Amino acid sequence: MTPNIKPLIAGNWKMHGTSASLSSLEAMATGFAEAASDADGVICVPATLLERAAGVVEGSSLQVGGQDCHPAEKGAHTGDISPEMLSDCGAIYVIVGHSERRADHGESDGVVADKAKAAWRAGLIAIICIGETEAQRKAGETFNVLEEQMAGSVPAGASATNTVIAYEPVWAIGTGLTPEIADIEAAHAHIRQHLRKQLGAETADSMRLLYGGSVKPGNAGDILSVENVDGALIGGASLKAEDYLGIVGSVG
Ligand SMILES: O=C(CO)COP(=O)(O)O
Repeated sequence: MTPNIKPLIAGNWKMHGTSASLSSLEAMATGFAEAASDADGVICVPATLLERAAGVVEGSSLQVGGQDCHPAEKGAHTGDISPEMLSDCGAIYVIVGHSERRADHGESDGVVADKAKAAWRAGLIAIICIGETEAQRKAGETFNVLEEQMAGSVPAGASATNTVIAYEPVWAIGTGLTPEIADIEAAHAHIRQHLRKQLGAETADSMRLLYGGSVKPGNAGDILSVENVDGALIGGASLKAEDYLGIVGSVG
């Protein structure tokens, strides 16, 4: 954690969830404030659930977000969703540049930067994801990859109020594997240091840096106590209220 930064515990439901899942969202909303009084929370649900999800969390301290957006406000882009549309449905945040989108949809850093700017245009907070693959880590390329991704996908104009950075080592996503605590600490320190150069110290020092990749109730306490880790981006464990609230409760 970083003193003076309010942690964010973000869930990413990915392509999971139908109407029936809204009952677990309701349990998360009900239990959130009791689990952690001094943290922000968001669940990034599938777009199909967003408007109803926003209704479910209304009046609680939990918020909802989208998982991706198109850079344009509107136009001939069949199947795509603009950040304005997400905002219209009640989203406060949107994830951009998740490694699954970078891999499955060939999203480059430039595309991710355009999506982040589009999110700001719509008044959304962009959660910009970065992270190395297993091969890159084994080749000792982790810091270079992170620097390149930050330079390319975190646009000028990023501030602590419009942007959150999520460090998600690709090899830790959905695998049950997590880096050593010392490695998380080193990566987050490196990210903070690079952002100081890129955005200025004042902005970088107040920006939330989340860790993502196999965060569970059992390891959240250790991960969230690492310096420069200001929250988590949670996949699988954000689907169940008990697990999500268990992680929220680990905020020190
Ligand atoms: O990709 C993730 C969140 O965006 C992490 O997923 P898991 O928590 O399932 O590893």
